[in-house]
Amino acid sequence: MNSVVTLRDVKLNIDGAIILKDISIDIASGEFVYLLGPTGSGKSSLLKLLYADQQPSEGVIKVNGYQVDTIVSKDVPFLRRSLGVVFQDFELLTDRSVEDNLEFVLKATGWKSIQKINQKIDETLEKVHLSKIIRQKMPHQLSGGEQQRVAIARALLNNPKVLIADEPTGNLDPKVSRSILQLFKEINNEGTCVIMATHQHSFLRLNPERSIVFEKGGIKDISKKQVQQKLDLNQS
Ligand SMILES: Nc1ncnc2c1ncn2[C@@H]1O[C@H](COP(=O)(O)OP(=O)(O)OP(=O)(O)O)[C@@H](O)[C@H]1O
Repeated sequence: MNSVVTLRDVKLNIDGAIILKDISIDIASGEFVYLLGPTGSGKSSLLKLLYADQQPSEGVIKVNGYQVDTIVSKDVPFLRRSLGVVFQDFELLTDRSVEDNLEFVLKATGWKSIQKINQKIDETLEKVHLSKIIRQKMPHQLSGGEQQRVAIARALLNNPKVLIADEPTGNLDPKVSRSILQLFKEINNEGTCVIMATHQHSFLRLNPERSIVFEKGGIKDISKKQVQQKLDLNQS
């Protein structure tokens, strides 16, 4: 398997509490994986381990060829450049236009040519189905769904192999949530691995995919085929 994410016997303890215990997972290039489980079960903590926002107490973590459990701080920006991360609350820079939000990331990651920057911004907005008109708008002038599309565009700017989404539809109504799920599906169909923590179990019916269920620090790994079989059983 061509893994983009590998965890081996990963443990995470915070202030004496066991958050994750003995987690081993392999995620292949181009896979779509849900992280499911109750509030506080460790989904966000696991995602933070992947983009080196949290260090494991024990175990090995490899992401896009980076050994994240021993990564040195100078390599963290390169790891993060190989990933896209999307959050529940969008985390756009509220005092800057859409264009400036996107340009900021491109410039910070070494893009110099204004022409190429402009072209990349247009191209990426098109990918997330936003019109060019939106470039000059401020985040507060956009709906929640539009803001999340801009956040997804920002995450896609450097063509990441892996897109991490932590409860990306948590602040959106059901209809908009479904359209955002559809967008993640399209991005995945283009070959990007998507790892999404969500509480929306209805997504499984709309887009059945492998599901890693978190419970009491451990996980249950349910393959896409098993997810489909379970859905078929519930229908019959
Ligand atoms: N920095 C921290 N300090 C102390 N405890 C923490 C910290 N980060 C996470 N925790 C604890 O770790 C546990 C797992 O939290 P986490 O946010 O990973 O869960 P989650 O499954 O993502 O929950 P939710 O679905 O509500 O987002 C919780 O009990 C939380 O309180």
